[in-house]
Amino acid sequence: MDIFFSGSIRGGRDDVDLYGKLVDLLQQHGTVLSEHVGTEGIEADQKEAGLSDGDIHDQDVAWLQQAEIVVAEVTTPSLGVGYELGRAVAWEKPVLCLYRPDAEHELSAMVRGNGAVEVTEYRTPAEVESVLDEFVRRHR
Ligand SMILES: O=c1[nH]c(=O)n([C@H]2C[C@H](O)[C@@H](COP(=O)(O)O)O2)cc1CO
Repeated sequence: MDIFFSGSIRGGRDDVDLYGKLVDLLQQHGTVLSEHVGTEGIEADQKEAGLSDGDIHDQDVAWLQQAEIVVAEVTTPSLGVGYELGRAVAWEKPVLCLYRPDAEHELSAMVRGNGAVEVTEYRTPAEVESVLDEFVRRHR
């Protein structure tokens, strides 16, 4: 199963270690096309590889279109994540958003209020394991 994982990059990298753990969990279920979201130093790597913002956008949207399911960590607000969610919903992909309610930012109504998006609140990656199992099973 092809999975797109979405998480903040230019919106702020405070949660990158957590993204890495979520990517590891998702890799038990299939191929995470956007695994770089959970890797430290990707911006420097992309710069070194000479990728323009246009290249990043086009590759990202291609992976998003290819994915069978989309899982997003939405605690750190990110324009790119919001954009990916909007496109995933428009393509009628199953979308699961993971949100930590103790965070500084309240989750956008455009996500929580979207009937086409499932939102799960959690505190630790361990709590998410069974949620991911169940989400994948339903959409396999
Ligand atoms: O360098 C990048 N590579 C990349 O894949 N993205 C995609 C994947 C992430 O889910 C999302 C993050 O958006 P933002 O950078 O606005 O926080 O956009 C975003 C950037 C930078 O905007």
